[in-house]
Amino acid sequence: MTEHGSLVADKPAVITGNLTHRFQSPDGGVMDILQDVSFTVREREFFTVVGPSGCGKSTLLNVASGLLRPSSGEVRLVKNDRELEQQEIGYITQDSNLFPWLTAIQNVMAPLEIRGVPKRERVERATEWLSLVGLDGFEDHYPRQLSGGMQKRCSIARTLVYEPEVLLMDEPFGALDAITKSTLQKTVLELWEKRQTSVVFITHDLTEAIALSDRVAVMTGRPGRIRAIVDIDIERPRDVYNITDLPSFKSLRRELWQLLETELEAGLETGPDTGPDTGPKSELKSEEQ
Ligand SMILES: Nc1ncnc2c1ncn2[C@@H]1O[C@H](COP(=O)(O)OP(=O)(O)OP(=O)(O)O)[C@@H](O)[C@H]1O
Repeated sequence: MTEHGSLVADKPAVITGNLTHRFQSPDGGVMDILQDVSFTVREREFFTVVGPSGCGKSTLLNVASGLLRPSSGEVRLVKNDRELEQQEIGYITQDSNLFPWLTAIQNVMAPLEIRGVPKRERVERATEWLSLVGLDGFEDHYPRQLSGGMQKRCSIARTLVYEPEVLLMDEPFGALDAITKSTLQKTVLELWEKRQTSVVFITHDLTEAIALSDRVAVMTGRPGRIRAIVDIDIERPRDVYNITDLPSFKSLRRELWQLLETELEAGLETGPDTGPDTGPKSELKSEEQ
């Protein structure tokens, strides 16, 4: 364990090397989205990526998850030098993507069924995970009978139930209200502290980035490159509800915001605001006050 209570190991878990990705633009030309992106996420590290809207953060996770092949460069997800199989990677996207025709417990059991886990164990593990995310008593509810925050909890349980070696999360709490968001941040942090999966997390919310992460990478505007990687030297376990009171939080937020601000001033659009005091614009406002 490090002096800050982190369990980050020195072994690599996600390696990106000169990763470049291009999309075809509507006029038939080519748009450079990611350019020479290189970083290494260590085993059991909580690594967050922030950057202006449209800089390629989701594209980065789509490439990392294997959904997209990069135009050039590499992304490798490994454990002890072994390439991970697709089923060892967890990917939580902005939408909950639950199967509407399945109940909460059936949704959580689905990935176990695909992996051939026997029925009895499926039920046990799904029940345990629904309980861990605070959904006891909602096992037989369909997604439409759950609130947005509960659907998100269910989708987190559905991914964590198969204990992925690497967890990719793309703005999982973006659309939620501030209270639900803080509660879920606490849940995810507690689960991560127990299981210590390697995480790559995308957010527009600098407070969330600092509260959760070991390191935060700041991307430039499109084409997205890594502008800087900032160490978040705040002791763990962390109190997500009161983290903004720490003097170190304030200086880290200022440092991250200054890095981002230059990109936004370069004429790039900011990300969608996700509520008061969450998005880059509101972070700027709070710095000015
Ligand atoms: N399948 C696609 N085909 C063509 N262009 C795409 C495709 N997917 C994404 N893009 C473009 O790539 C750019 C980066 O998109 P991406 O969703 O990765 O950005 P982002 O940083 O996650 O944005 P945001 O923060 O707003 O969610 C955008 O200009 C988008 O229009």
